[in-house]
Amino acid sequence: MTTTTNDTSSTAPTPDDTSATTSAETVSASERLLFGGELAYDQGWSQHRGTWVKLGMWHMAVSFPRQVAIAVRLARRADPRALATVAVSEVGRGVAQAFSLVAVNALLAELLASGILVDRLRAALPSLVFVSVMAVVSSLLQSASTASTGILEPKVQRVATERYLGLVARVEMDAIEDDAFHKLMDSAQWGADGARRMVGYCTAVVASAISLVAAASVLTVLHVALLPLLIAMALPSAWGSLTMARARYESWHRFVQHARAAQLLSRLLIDQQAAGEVRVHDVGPFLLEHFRGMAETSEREQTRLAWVGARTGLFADGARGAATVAAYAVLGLLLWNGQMALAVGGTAVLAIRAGSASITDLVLRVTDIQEESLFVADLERLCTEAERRAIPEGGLDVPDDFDAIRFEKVTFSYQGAEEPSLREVDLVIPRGRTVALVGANGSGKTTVSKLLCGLHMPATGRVMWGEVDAAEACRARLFSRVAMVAQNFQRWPFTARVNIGIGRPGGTIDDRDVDAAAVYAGADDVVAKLPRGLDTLLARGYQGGQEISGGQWQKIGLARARYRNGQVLVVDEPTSALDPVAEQRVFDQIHRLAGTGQTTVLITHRLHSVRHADLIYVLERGRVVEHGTFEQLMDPAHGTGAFREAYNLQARQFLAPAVPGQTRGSGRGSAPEGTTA
Ligand SMILES: Nc1ncnc2c1ncn2[C@@H]1O[C@H](COP(=O)(O)OP(=O)(O)OP(=O)(O)O)[C@@H](O)[C@H]1O
Repeated sequence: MTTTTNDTSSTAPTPDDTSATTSAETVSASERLLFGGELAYDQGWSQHRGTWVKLGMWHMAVSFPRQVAIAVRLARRADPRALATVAVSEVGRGVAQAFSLVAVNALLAELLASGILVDRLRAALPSLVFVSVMAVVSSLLQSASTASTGILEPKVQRVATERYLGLVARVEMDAIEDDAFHKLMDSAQWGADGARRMVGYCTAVVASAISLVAAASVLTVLHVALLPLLIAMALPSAWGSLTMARARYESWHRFVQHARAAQLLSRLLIDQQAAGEVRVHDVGPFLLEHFRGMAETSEREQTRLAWVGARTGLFADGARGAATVAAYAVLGLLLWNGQMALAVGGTAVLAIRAGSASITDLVLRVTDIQEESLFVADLERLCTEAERRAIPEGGLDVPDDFDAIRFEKVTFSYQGAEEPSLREVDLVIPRGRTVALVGANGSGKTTVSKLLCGLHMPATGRVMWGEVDAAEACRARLFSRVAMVAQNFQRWPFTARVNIGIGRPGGTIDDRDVDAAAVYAGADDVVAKLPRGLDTLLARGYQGGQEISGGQWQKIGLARARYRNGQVLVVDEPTSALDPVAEQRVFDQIHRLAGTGQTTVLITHRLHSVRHADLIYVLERGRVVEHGTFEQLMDPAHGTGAFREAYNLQARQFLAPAVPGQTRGSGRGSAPEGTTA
């Protein structure tokens, strides 16, 4: 498929040239076609992408303690006992290893001493027993450490995940609608995983560091020249691991958008909602081609990384091999010159081998921690950002007996939007009345309802609940006053009971209230037809799960808002998917509620249904252009006529003559035109 205006061979990319990439080599032709360019965030933290990658030796040394502290803090919060067991076991294991090396030295000295073999064996026996005991102790401690680390890791992941999810659930809507914040959320999900792995790596680092200290101490005692050689052997591995960690992280951040886009495509291919169009319009092959195009771009990046890894590894191994040869040459020279006894030489070989294994392990694990810590740092950054952008706690109480909610010269723009969505809006919603908001698509009706609910705050102007400015009110109190059925209200993949009862999620769900709310919204019929009534799972793809129609969902959504029993009911397009009978019933219910003191804000395009509203506001491009009762707005002497014209237009559609090509009375039973005798 191509995007052409009048020629199918235009310059728009086709699936065949999806392998083409931009100079940045990250944007595939598919990405350009489908998303208009790199599916990237261009705000906030992504501007500082370059500064995120600070994996240098110095930065590593400086930041390492802080990173370990993060892991330890999380582990302590998750399970302090398991953490203590790991710490004690690893320190014990290192000490056992050091004693073991010293005992090996004594053992070799006894075995290589002059004298009768039996006597030498007898003299060496205590050292042999000691080395064996140390080996057993070391194994036991390792088992304890492995078990505790296994217990600790999932708990750390849970604690980290819970922390960020809890914080994110409390951020302002502005943050949720901010792409940069989304990117941070994407990265942070890896952070929880990283925190889990960091625990294991930290354990390994402690173990390697202690056995390295043991080996280095023994080597220093044996001969002072051996220690620098050990360090020289370690440096190439350190450089190699560091280089690769940095390359992997940079690549990850460059491709995270691309991966998201590819995931989006693969999800669309199996998405239930898209399934019909995927088949009838034959969209499947189109999506698949572009999925392949994007996946191939990622594969090229993986290949590039694999080659960088191979080259780096080869170079590091070569340098390390040269250092090893030098170390053993120096050792040989010392033995040759008689500056070192043979037994000492044997211990030195063991110590060098143990030391270099520890160093390799240490370097690998430290770079692993560095790499993970970059993701954990993303998580920390998200938590900090989520705390900064959290909905403030506390504030003025919202009075029960407010006389009206007033918008006073409210102007509001969405994050990143060039134009305000509301401009100097003045409106009054008297308590206990029904107020309708009408207007063309995009005129700002939903935005008014969001500000009314306290989901957003005005840039200028005020939303007053009685005498209390919403900006100074306790937001939790404000939310508790409102029940809403948003246009795209949530269809929770839970049972019917929970889908209604989640309107008041604080306590246990009261079945009598659920039933009453269902009757109010006409959802009782929907529930009655479900195979397990309120216990039916409203989610396809799960055992016993049931799918219901859009209109049936709308009734469930209304029942939920009714169950919430908020002082102010906000309904945004409550009947768009309902059949005429159900629609009439919903509006009747809403109007009946007005008599019970319920304040209702009704957003709808069905203008005949606002006849009974106490007040109608007509919005146009973010401004209130007129307001009044239905009679006032229909009166040619009143207002701008915007409502009257729209109303008459809708009314005419019902009364309009048959569409061209049809004849009046050509319904069932009447003969088609031209077939009459
Ligand atoms: N989350 C958002 N981020 C940026 N702009 C938005 C967002 N939501 C709405 N807008 C913009 O704000 C303006 C008002 O949108 P709003 O949804 O309030 O209109 P509406 O009158 O409810 O439209 P409709 O009848 O189609 O539901 C539109 O120009 C829309 O594009």
